[in-house]
Amino acid sequence: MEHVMKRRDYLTWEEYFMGIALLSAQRSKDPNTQVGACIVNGNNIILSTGYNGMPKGCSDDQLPWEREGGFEDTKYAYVCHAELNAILNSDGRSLADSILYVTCFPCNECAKAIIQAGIKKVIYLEDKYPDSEATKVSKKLLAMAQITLKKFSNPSFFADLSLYK
Ligand SMILES: Nc1ccn([C@H]2C[C@H](O)[C@@H](COP(=O)(O)O)O2)c(=O)n1
Ligand SMILES: [Zn+2]
Repeated sequence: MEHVMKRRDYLTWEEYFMGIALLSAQRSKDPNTQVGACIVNGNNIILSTGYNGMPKGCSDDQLPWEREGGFEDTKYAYVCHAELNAILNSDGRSLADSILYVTCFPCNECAKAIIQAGIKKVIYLEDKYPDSEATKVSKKLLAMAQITLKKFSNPSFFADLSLYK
């Protein structure tokens, strides 16, 4: 009798969790950049997810989505980043030694929250604004806190699935 072999082309853990981060990003109403995050423990159990959006109870129809103008008239004054939302959505679960999967490199404000939450590794899909002050400061902080950074190894995997450009 012929032996049935197991599937070989199943998702790796990294593809699976980055896929969940990408799917979470699709909840974002930001017209320009949708970011998703997924936090996982050492046993590959999902602790939390998040995406960028306006704070709870603050109407995303009334707040601005502009990128330019006076600070008060832009989204930057109001929007909660995907990573911060994922940390805040963890509902009391410890994030100590966890891994953050995120579709965009974290900013300096999220880096502070990542460090304080005890996250030990960040796997990111894209470093969209490498020359921004926020990214430079973030890299400095994450290095000081000895947080491991890893660029997702196979972004074309998601491009082929039309989940990522
Ligand atoms: N790591 C990041 C970086 C950015 N975001 C959010 C903040 C904004 O909603 C959007 C960026 O907008 P853009 O300046 O590209 O028009 O993405 C985040 O959640 N996490
Ligand atoms: Zn941020």
